[in-house]
Amino acid sequence: MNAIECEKLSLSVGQHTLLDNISLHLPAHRLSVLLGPSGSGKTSFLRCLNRLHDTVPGARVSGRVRVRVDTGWLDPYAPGTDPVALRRHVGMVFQHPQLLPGSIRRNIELPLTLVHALPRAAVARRVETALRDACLWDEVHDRLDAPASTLSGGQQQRLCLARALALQPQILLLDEPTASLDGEAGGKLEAALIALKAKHTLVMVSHNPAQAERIADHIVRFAAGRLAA
Ligand SMILES: Nc1ncnc2c1ncn2[C@@H]1O[C@H](COP(=O)(O)OP(=O)(O)OP(=O)(O)O)[C@@H](O)[C@H]1O
Repeated sequence: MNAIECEKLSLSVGQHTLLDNISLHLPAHRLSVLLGPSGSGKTSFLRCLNRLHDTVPGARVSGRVRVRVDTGWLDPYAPGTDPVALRRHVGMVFQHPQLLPGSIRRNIELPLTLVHALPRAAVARRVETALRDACLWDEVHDRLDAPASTLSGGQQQRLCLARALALQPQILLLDEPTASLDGEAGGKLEAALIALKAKHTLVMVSHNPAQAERIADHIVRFAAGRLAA
């Protein structure tokens, strides 16, 4: 079963073509890794899936995209699609950890309480589940009210993963999430991602062919804004 289907997807910004005629299907509950040289369009492709180009002046997306969410197929670019609702189904973890001010707990609770009106006990359960799924619970459960900025880089990246997971997205996009981590921290994040396939479809950008070989179920190669032959 597929979770993402693109037909002839192209992206331009002003006169520049960033993606040219991308047609691909990505399987549900698998880890797909997008590989390719710098500037080949991996991040641009990822950002098309949850409409992060909406605020880029001059950006134009054409072709067909659909993502499978809990209610069925959703066209991110259909006139009736609310991008905020889309991003609840299609979450994202960026290359560098982007923490919210405040505690570890608050980093997960804040987006959750903005999106869902959940009772306190349910919020606490979601925080714990998200931290467990991000393989961070054991390291932080006794200091949830400590500033998130006191975490190591690898822990901060797993906190960002937990924050995305707390919203229970069906699809999770990851833009080089291990790029700034050392081997041990990167390994912990990779372990978390592999376990997450049971609950989510994962699409990850990587620069690292060895990493792709190690963890990917499916590899998509980009070259100069196109799929590599
Ligand atoms: N807003 C923009 N306007 C014009 N060109 C852009 C814009 N954003 C990205 N680009 C260009 O599009 C091309 C693809 O960029 P993209 O970030 O998708 O590549 P990438 O494969 O993810 O690269 P990297 O591995 O270095 O992150 C690059 O040449 C980049 O300079």
